[in-house]
Amino acid sequence: MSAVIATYLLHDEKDIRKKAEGIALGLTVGTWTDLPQLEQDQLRKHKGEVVAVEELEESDRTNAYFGKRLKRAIVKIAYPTVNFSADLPALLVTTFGKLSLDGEVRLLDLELPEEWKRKFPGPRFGIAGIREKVGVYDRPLLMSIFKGIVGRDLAYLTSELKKQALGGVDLVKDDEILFDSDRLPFAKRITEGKAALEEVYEQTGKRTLYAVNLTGKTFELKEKARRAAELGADVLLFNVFAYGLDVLQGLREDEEISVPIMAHPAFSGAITPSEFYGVAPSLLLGKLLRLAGADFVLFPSPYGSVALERGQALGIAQALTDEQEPFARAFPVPSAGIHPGLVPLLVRDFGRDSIVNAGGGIHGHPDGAIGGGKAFRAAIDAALAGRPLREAAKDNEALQKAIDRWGAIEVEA
Ligand SMILES: CSCCC(=O)C(=O)COP(=O)(O)O
Ligand SMILES: [Mg+2]
Repeated sequence: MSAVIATYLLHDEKDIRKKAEGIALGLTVGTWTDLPQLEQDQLRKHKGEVVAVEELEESDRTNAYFGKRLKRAIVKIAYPTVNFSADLPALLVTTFGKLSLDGEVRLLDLELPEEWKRKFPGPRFGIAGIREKVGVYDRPLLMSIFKGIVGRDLAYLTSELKKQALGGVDLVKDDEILFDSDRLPFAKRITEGKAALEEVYEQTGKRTLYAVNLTGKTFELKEKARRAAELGADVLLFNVFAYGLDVLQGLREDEEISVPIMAHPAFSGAITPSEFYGVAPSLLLGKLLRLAGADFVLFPSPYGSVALERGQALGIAQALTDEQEPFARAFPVPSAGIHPGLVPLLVRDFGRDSIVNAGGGIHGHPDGAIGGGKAFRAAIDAALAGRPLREAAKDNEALQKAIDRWGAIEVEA
């Protein structure tokens, strides 16, 4: 029987196996034992099955009314794929729809059958395709978040874009909070941004891509993204959790939108952080975003200003790059509060196939965005060579200035 296996963490004061059986039944055939034999036989292939219950140590927490310590268990339930259509809304509603509202239940993972995975697109370009576009194959990429642009105009956009590119970054992305305005219209950001970056390319021979924020009402997005593709947009930034995973998949699958998609984690913090509820980050920001077609995924790094626990951040990166999956690998982009002094930690944890991404750490450099980019590039080279940053800074003024401002954390060779 083809089935999706969902893994949950359950907390309950009652018998957890019984609760799991109730979930398996309630989210599939609804009832079972009281039906006549004929109906039972008919329903058998649709019934969810509890396939594992691993009891954990009881929680220190107690039930608010009865004062009993809560039991905890990891539970696996198999849901027959015959019950639902091959799309993300059906998958989520079956495995964690009503259940997400039903007490202390956290969805940790979804294992899909191989033939079912093939019904999803995965990234169109992935790490290999993006590397070809920027012509960089041997190091983590460097991306700058375009800060200080809200309320400005196109002249400012193009001059600041050039500075970021001159610092040596591989990509510049809009901040997720940049929406279309009369002074910074979407189409003009693409065309004038592209022209500015072309000028830098002619001067330096270095390609920089610009990720423009695709925003607006859901049912207008496809047309807007098609227009962006026609205008030659390099990358589309997308606040996927404000819209839904299936909207991302719809953009990815549209043949007229053959543009890499960068998923921003805005709003995912409403779903992932609790120990008891919601969805594990490795599933939501890792496995599901890759399945739906994100080429890049931003998430909080373990080290910056919006830190995610290290194991969880590594879990996201693993899900995005796991070679066992039949999809192109997506770029992990650990972000928020990143400065050059953190690069050795990022390179140790996320490796070459990742993107170092910074806003304040680029623009807040004493020499501005050009100095910021240079400092990061020097830090990346040093980290890859296993050279301490403070030593590398002796040959690189921009890196020295960044370390003087923010410090540096070295890692053991
Ligand atoms: C929480 S991951 C997304 C980070 C982000 O959107 C951002 O703007 C980070 O900016 P910073 O100046 O902290 O690099
Ligand atoms: Mg941002």
